[in-house]
Amino acid sequence: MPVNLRALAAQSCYQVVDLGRSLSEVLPKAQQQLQDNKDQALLQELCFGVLRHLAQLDHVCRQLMDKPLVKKLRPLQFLLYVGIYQLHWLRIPDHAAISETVDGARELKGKSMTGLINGVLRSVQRRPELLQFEQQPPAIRYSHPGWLVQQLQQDYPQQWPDILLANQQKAPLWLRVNQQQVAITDFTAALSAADIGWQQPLADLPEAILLEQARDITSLPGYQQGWFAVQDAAAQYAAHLLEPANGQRVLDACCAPGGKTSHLLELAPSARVLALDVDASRLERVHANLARLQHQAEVQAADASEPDQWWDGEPFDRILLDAPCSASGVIRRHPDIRWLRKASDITALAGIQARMLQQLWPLLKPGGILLYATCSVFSRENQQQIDHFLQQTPDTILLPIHGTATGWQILPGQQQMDGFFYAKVMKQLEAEQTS
Ligand SMILES: C[S@@+](CC[C@H](N)C(=O)[O-])C[C@H]1O[C@@H](n2cnc3c(N)ncnc32)[C@H](O)[C@@H]1O
Repeated sequence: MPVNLRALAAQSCYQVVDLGRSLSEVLPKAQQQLQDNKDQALLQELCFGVLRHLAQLDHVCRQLMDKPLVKKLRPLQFLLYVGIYQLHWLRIPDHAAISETVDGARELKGKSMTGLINGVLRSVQRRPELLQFEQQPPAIRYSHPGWLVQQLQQDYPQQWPDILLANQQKAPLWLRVNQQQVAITDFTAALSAADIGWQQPLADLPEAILLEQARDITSLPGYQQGWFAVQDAAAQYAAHLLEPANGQRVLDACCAPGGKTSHLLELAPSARVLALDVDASRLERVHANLARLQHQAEVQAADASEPDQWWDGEPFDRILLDAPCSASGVIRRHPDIRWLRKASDITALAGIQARMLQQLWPLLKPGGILLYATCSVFSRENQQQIDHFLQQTPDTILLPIHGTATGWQILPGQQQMDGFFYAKVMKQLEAEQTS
């Protein structure tokens, strides 16, 4: 029996929003039910689109229905969102979008709802004014939960609308050239020869290549040979800021899936890297990435905040703490994050991050550098976290990044990058401590 793509999209979004599953877990399973690559891509487009515009889609439905569908009918509410998303944001002809969506209702055991769904979609088609959001409150206008809007307003009194708008854009595909395997110019020449448009927009990060169009990365030149990794440019600053050198002992405390571990080894191939992650299942991807990119590191499943359980007593020259965080800087890449996170998560995460900083600091050599990184935009996980750590810890020196005397906050969309935060902290030499 052919699978109805709209019904699959509705089920997937329902599982994310109502059941709290992550889209990166739900979507691949749903895609497996479709044979055709184009159908798989359309399913992704529908899921991303509905999650990105959920508050707006809900606002449209509220104007046309007395109350939302509940209980067993919940997936059909998401089917309505899928239908409206297609009508307003995609170039699928209206008649096809409506008939496919109504057919999807039968698959979701909603045969008795086909009339309602047809009626709502036809009203949307006839009344484009229902989809005007400019006069709505920010939570609807930018389609984010209210708590997240408020947090951004508090942290960024000027820039919050730009951040919310950037979160609504599609994220570009950035690559990092593995210069241990190929010269940057040879890689870009191979891209051009394959008629793949690319740019190299960041002067201080020449290995960061921006593709003009997203595509299947396994079909790009040199994938099997490990010529490149997929990594947003904001994340590519980490390894440079840490300044690893050959022979140094480097700790990558939260390494999975290994994006920054491999970059560290591209800059310092004979650094002795210990890469930890508490989630053993995520380490499979670390091993696979290191193998494809042809790097070597010691990889271990361990809790970074419990060094007693894994540290052998030899101090580290460099520590990268790419801490677990709200991921509020990568919402454009993962539109489900905004609905999965809750305000209370930020307090819990800030506590975990503070403990990790505190536990890992004694493992750093005097004169060594710890780089604290998050893909968050919230000050409580970033600048406030670091300010608190510096106040509490006497032997710290905050090193400037790009001339700033504080941490470095990259906002989403800035130079086409994800939102990221870095703080670079050096441990004082013993002589400095006693003087
Ligand atoms: C932001 S991701 C790391 C991304 C990675 N550095 C990269 O560049 O590919 C955070 C990671 O921290 C891990 N993590 C969470 N708590 C941890 C802990 N207590 N000890 C070690 N790893 C932890 C998570 O499993 C997750 O893989």
